[in-house]
Amino acid sequence: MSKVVVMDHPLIAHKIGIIRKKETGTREFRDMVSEIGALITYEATKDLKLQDVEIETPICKTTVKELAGKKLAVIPILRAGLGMVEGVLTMIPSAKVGHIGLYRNEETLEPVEYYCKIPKDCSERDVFVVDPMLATGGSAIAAIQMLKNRGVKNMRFLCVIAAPEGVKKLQEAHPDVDIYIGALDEHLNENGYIVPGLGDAGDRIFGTK
Ligand SMILES: O=P(O)(O)OC[C@H]1O[C@H](OP(=O)(O)OP(=O)(O)O)[C@H](O)[C@@H]1O
Ligand SMILES: O=c1cc[nH]c(=O)[nH]1
Ligand SMILES: [Mg+2]
Repeated sequence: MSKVVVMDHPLIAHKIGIIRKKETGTREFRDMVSEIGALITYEATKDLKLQDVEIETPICKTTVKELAGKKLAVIPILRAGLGMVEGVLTMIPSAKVGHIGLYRNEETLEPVEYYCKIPKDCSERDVFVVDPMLATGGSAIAAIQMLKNRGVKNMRFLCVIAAPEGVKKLQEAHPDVDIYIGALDEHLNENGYIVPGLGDAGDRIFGTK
């Protein structure tokens, strides 16, 4: 079964508090989502493998650590996942970036695919799939399946807010994908929105409502 890591950090808690407020405007919301994306990435990269490398400082020869392989990619689920990309890239600037387009049908809550473009060598990379919201889990499950169908093997899923229902469904569907969560909320309401949540993440990032 996959690992579920819920963040336990004052900076993340503070910033999530800001984006939950209904009066927080687009600019601040977008900045916060990006910063939270960076902080979750910091936590989600704690177990990356290192290797020893011989180097010379201006003083002497020594051994330093560097990331083994360094092959990472970040793949946001459009639209809202785009809000986390800049933050992820501040932590891992050399990561390649793919995109998956999915939206939830508002009546059925089923994900609808409309785009997929990923780096060619994703099957050799550790892939970070990002989306601020994990609600029913339908979008994350579909996105990860799209990537598996294209040969991607090593994935982790990063989100800002998750509902227990979505975490359970995602774990059942993809037990090989670890999940990193900014805050684990109470439940979903009758419209499939996370409670207390923050409303529609995409609309709040892009100012479309
Ligand atoms: O877990 P689920 O029930 O699938 O819900 C979560 C999805 O819903 C939101 O996207 P939305 O459909 O609003 O698309 P958008 O990002 O384009 O606004 C969110 O960004 C997730 O992708
Ligand atoms: O609460 C929710 C659920 C799905 N998508 C969102 O943007 N917010
Ligand atoms: Mg949306």
